[in-house]
Amino acid sequence: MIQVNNLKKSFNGEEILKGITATFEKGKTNMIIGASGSGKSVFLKNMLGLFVPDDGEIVYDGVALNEMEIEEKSKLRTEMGMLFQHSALFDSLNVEENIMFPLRMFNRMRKKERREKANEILERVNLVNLNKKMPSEISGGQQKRVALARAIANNPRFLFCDEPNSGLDPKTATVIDNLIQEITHERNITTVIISHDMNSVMEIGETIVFLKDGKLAWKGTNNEIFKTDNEAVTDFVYSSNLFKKVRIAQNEGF
Ligand SMILES: Nc1ncnc2c1ncn2[C@@H]1O[C@H](COP(=O)(O)OP(=O)(O)OP(=O)(O)O)[C@@H](O)[C@H]1O
Repeated sequence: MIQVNNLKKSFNGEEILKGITATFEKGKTNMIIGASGSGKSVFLKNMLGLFVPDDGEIVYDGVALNEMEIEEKSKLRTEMGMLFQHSALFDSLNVEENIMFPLRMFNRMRKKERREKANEILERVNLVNLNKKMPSEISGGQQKRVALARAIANNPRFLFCDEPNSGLDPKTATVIDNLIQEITHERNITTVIISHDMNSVMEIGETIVFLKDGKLAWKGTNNEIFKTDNEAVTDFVYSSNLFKKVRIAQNEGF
């Protein structure tokens, strides 16, 4: 679980995060949503330890970051997996080597063991027989699976995903969402996902925080988001024409 208390972050005198308090639960897919520029990435980067908060605290499974010794912080870094928006695979390494890379960084495994482990994880993300392919030789959806496999290679306690669906067709996007959720449940990971995609929110938004102008404007679940009257949330949700039509149809009793 990650507990964030009154998190503040400014750049050049401009306050971007204005005191956010939120909980991201263990074994769940926790989503951060909000309009462009609302502070989602800055929030995520604070949790990843890439930015140092100006105020407030981030507590990982009961231990606050600012109270950790250097060794504890280093250990925590090895327990975080990251799935980037554009997969960010190493172009010059094949699929298997991409997954062996974090295994080499943080483990003392022999090469043969790393290769075996990489192939086990590839099997888990339903990618077999592609291990010797280069990233440029596989589809966007397959690249995302490799990136997910790499992100979970070291059995992270925390998994961070920045728009995991961007660039994918809706069907492939749903497959990736479901895979992230299944792995989150079976490995009891605290997963935090930034998304713009309302389909993903509906599919896997077990907890949702909605940011507006650097503040937490609403929190709830995917069952609650379509029922709320919070204007900021409804503006965001129904900015999609499809959802607007669904709401009109519901109001008209269809
Ligand atoms: N390193 C930085 N230095 C200065 N300003 C920054 C930095 N990173 C982000 N910002 C500013 O913080 C604000 C919030 O940016 P952020 O990237 O968190 O938004 P976002 O909600 O993730 O948007 P998007 O959905 O478009 O990715 C923006 O005004 C941005 O310019």
